[in-house]
Amino acid sequence: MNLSLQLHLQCTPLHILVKSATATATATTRSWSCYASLSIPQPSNINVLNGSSPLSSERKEIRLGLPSKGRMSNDTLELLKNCQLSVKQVNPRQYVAEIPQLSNLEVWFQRPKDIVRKLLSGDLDLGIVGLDTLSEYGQGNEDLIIVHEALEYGDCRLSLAIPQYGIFENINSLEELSKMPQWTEDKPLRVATGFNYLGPKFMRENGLTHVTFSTADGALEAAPAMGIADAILDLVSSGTTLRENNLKEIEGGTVLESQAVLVASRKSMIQRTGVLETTHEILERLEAHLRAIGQFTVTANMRGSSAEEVAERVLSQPSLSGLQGPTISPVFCKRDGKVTADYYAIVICVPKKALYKSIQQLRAIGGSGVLISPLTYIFDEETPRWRQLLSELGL
Ligand SMILES: Nc1ncnc2c1ncn2[C@@H]1O[C@H](COP(=O)(O)OP(=O)(O)OP(=O)(O)O)[C@@H](O)[C@H]1O
Ligand SMILES: O=P(O)(O)OC[C@H]1O[C@H](OP(=O)(O)OP(=O)(O)O)[C@H](O)[C@@H]1O
Ligand SMILES: [Mg+2]
Repeated sequence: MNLSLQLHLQCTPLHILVKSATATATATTRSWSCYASLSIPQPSNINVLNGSSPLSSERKEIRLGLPSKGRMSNDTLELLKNCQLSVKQVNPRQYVAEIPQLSNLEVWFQRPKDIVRKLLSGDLDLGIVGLDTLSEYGQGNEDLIIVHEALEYGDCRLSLAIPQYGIFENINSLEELSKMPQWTEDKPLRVATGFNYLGPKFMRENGLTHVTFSTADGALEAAPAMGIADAILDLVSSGTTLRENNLKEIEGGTVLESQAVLVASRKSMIQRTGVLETTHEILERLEAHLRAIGQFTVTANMRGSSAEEVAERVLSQPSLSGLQGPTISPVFCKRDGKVTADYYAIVICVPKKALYKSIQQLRAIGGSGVLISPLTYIFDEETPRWRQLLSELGL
């Protein structure tokens, strides 16, 4: 059992964080692995809170929650590093760290579901988690605001899957599944899932009434073969785990598409000093980086009589218009004692996917000496997401 003791002011109760498996007798929470906060000493008056100690609102530091382990952890640190927001962690077993670029910010490493819970309880201000986790544990709470909805990693979908064999052999859609005569009040469709909020909600919204759910923390794909469930509702990425366990997805059975998102507490952004400014800076850096990684800078030389004439040739090609149009500068050389500009250097940004097409078009209009370099950031005047966030906050 993991115990961490926080002794507060004399008149306030002692707060103990305890893995909730040990607290199930008193807990009214649905969660089977949450950290609950118990107030003692009166054993007859034990409160299970889903979060914060009363002192947390007095803190001055801004707190960002990052996944402490699992598949999101490394990619999150890598993304921040690429945004020049490297996380400085003294050692991997320490759960607190800092981002020297952002003053007054503490990074706390937590399990993704605990990041969502702690945002809700006010113990964290910002966090990075998968949309699936946010939706499951946030349960549509209005305090949670998605600041950036597409951090471009952790891609997966939450899907219903059924066996490829037996009575399911010819079932390929949610509609067909729901119409199977096998499911009755006495013998409902048994679904194994770790998504105990989203699962029932999805089934209700799709009119499946004769359904029961069982839960497990992992390896759900084994449940149908073990005879524990008829179907599973779990995350799918490559589809390999489903295939290897003779399961299949069905049409209409996708609950949500997920990737990593930046989420913030509305209350924190409005009430806590500096949270909104820090959110702005993180958002700007993320957006500028993510916009840049899809693009290359292309430089080429081109013979021409004037910058305008070269510009006309460049703009005649569909893949060469750049972000706002080409930058064209004269390349000066000395001929017969006179400085002239027969050549022009053009600089454009090109989507990575369109690189080869762009080079072909450059050659077709007389481009030579083509140089390709990666882009680090593209900062626009103002990010649309920032404007959207301010309007969401009523600012
Ligand atoms: N197969 C996958 N491919 C891509 N992303 C995934 C995949 N599975 C999960 N994810 C994303 O990564 C997040 C973290 O998943 P991870 O497996 O690390 O932790 P977990 O399963 O939620 O927790 P646990 O430590 O209990 O296994 C998920 O919430 C989801 O957003
Ligand atoms: O479609 P795929 O690429 O095969 O990925 C899907 C699997 O990945 C996740 O499990 P994870 O590896 O996180 O193991 P877990 O069950 O212990 O969480 C998810 O729960 C699926 O089982
Ligand atoms: Mg997992």
